[in-house]
Amino acid sequence: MVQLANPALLRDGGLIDGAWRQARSGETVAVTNPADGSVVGPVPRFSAQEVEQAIEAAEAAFGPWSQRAARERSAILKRWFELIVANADDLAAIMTAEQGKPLAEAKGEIVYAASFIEWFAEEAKRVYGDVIPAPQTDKRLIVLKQPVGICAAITPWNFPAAMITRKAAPALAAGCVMIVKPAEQTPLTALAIGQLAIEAGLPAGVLQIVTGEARTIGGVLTASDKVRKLSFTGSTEVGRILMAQCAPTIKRVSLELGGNAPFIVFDDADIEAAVVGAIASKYRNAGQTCVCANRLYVQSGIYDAFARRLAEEVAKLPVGAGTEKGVLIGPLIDDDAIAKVERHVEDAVSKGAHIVLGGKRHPLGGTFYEPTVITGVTPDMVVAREETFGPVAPLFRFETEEEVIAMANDTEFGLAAYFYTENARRTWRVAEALEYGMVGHNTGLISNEVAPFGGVKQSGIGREGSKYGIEEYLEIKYLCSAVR
Ligand SMILES: NC(=O)c1ccc[n+]([C@@H]2O[C@H](COP(=O)([O-])OP(=O)(O)OC[C@H]3O[C@@H](n4cnc5c(N)ncnc54)[C@H](O)[C@@H]3O)[C@@H](O)[C@H]2O)c1
Ligand SMILES: O=C[C@H](O)CS(=O)(=O)O
Repeated sequence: MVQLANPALLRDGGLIDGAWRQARSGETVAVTNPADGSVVGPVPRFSAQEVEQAIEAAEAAFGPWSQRAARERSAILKRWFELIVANADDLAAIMTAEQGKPLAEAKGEIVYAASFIEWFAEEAKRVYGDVIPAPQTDKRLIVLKQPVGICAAITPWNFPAAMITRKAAPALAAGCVMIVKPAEQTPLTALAIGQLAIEAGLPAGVLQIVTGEARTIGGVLTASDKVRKLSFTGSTEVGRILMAQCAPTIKRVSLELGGNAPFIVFDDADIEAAVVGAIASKYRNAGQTCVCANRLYVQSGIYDAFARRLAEEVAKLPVGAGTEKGVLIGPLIDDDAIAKVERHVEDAVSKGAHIVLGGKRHPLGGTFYEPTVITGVTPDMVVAREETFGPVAPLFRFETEEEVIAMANDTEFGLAAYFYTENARRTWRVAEALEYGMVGHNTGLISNEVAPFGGVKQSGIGREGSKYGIEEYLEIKYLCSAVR
């Protein structure tokens, strides 16, 4: 049982039309702790009909919510932000219990998640249109921006708070209403954030959270012509499916999908800084991060030195349950996740790679995996093409800048990329040549609420956070008025 200062945050119901509800069928889904397999709590398995009821509640809530003054919406969002920050310890405890990440990381995510609400509480008051000089003297041309309407959000398990607020905050700020389907592995964090939204004064139906079977809920939300937008964060595979399901009703879609980030270290890099950046990017959330370094490309001149220093530092990363003090690497989310990591490492070794550190399940058992560094990795190995989503750093060797740019871009993904060099001219060449939505130079951590987060190619459509994030929830209306 999760020990909380505010027990009201641990919900066992879904949030529909401002009320905590159970499924009429009485069916529930158990949420388990990846560290030990224990049950954290049940959540409802809602039926298609109950999801339709949420859409009806959203329809009733949209008019009043969108017609409120932006400053009123802003004030409620600001209160929601303050309540999340005030309850950060409890929210982190719930997140660690259902997702497994170390408590310190969970609290960091709560603060990060709250920052999107604070940011869009302000952006709500700055949704500007345009006045366009008319080509005829008897016309006045105006551009209005209006909320899209009822929005659906489907979110992943790896960042159970931030992936929700990164959507709900701009949506509500713009005057939209939102129905959220959190990942089945991590719904409790979402429900706790929903409880604080109620306490902040969010009206019934503006934010709803439904739990249960993904295909059932997703099927209703994507098929409904009342739902005007879907914002999805998750795998590219599922993103394709949902995008296709939205096509018959021509929904707006925002897609934050899979990644395969290259992390490039040139001969002229600060090796110690590159090691720090590689660890920050690769091993955050036990490597279960969409923007984490998935392929490390190290130039020949420093390859051996970098590999040695990286292994020395990775060996210091404590592995254990997220509730244990000092732990930096928690369990992977489930058996499928650790099986994928094993498959990637075994494939690399079978094709000639060398395990410098780790390379097997941790003695703790369950879904704990040893922080791993492998060298001698080549482009024919699965780690070069698939998102490992685990604490494994595969090191590729390269000779020239042209060669490494070609290898880095040789993927269908285009989310995040990183490179380390102290050379100014090379910085601009490489930053402009990398085919990614986000690029880190001499840093492994790039995510925040003020910058546009998103990918190109098959890593997604649209941007979240920044001044761009609210545009995903606005429609442009052009008004042409004859004044004589
Ligand atoms: N680009 C980003 O910002 C970002 C952020 C986090 C995670 N991700 C990606 O997400 C993936 C890991 O998360 P995941 O395992 O939860 O991804 P996933 O695609 O398996 O699931 C994501 C969400 O989609 C739901 N879902 C799955 N199949 C569905 C269907 N047929 N209909 C409706 N909903 C469905 C799941 O229940 C979950 O809520 C990785 O690929 C990672 O790169 C991307
Ligand atoms: O997994 C992808 C998230 O977007 C991670 S973060 O935004 O970089 O924290």
